[in-house]
Amino acid sequence: MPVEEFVAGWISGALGLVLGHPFDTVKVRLQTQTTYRGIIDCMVKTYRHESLLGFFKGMSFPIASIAMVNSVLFGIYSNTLLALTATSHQERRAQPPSYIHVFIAGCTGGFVQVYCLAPFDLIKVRLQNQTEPRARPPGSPPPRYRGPVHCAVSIFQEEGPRGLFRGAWALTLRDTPTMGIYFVTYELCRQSTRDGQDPSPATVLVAGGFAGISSWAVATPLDVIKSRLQMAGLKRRAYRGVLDCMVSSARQEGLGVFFRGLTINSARAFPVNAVTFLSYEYLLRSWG
Ligand SMILES: CN(C)C(=N)NCCC[C@H](N)C(=O)O
Repeated sequence: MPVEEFVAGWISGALGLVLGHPFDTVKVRLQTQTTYRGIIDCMVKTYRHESLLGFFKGMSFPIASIAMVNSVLFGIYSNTLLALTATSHQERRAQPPSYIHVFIAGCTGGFVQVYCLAPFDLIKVRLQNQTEPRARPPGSPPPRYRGPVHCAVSIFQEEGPRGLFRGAWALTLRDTPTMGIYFVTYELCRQSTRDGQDPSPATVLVAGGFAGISSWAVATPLDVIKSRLQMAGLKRRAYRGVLDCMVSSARQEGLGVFFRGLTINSARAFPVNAVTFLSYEYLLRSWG
């Protein structure tokens, strides 16, 4: 099994992550808290209350973990294509795979990475939702979680081992089809490049950016449900499952709830995935 795709996926995931984390914090807060009037209000309040550092809350942990998940996604995707088409990454430049193969490989990568992603994503979402400023006024209560390890241990103790996988089913439904869409959009946008030639950096940036936007646009409704299920354990609000969370969210807040975070998700998805694909392609090319 070629491993360079896993390494390139890790590095490119880390680069995309740093760029996208501030957007991600605003998105998670908009999806799970009702105190903000919109993106600007959330950004202003976060900045006033927590300074610029507030946007980077919970980032050190995803760099190590979510970047590793990106490595699983790209590694499994590429190796599934190898199994389906018997062509390596280099050979696929001359012989592009069919879209159906790309879709199946993307869905496989999306499905497998969920089980690495679920606990890390849960910890990230819980930490991003802590709105206490770093320099707390004397006498104010400390944040519930002191950091990622404390968060993981607390969830394990308070909600049991299954608690660490809270929201995993919604994550599977979110990521399996949308990763197929992600890679198909990328391949579609690269079509302007002639077979056998490497796409230009501009083509890769645009193709990666659109891959991010199209997949996140489809993923947003289940992303909202996933984040709510992940926070539910903390608030002791019990949803009976994905469907129950969908129905009760829609009943209480209307259908618009499923599109919460769509604008910020798209604004974040373009630069993050443009940089992710550009660094991924560049690394694989420079390794031959
Ligand atoms: C719709 N979904 C879940 C995705 N397209 N995921 C893959 C993109 C990964 C990238 N690090 C990002 O966070 O955008």
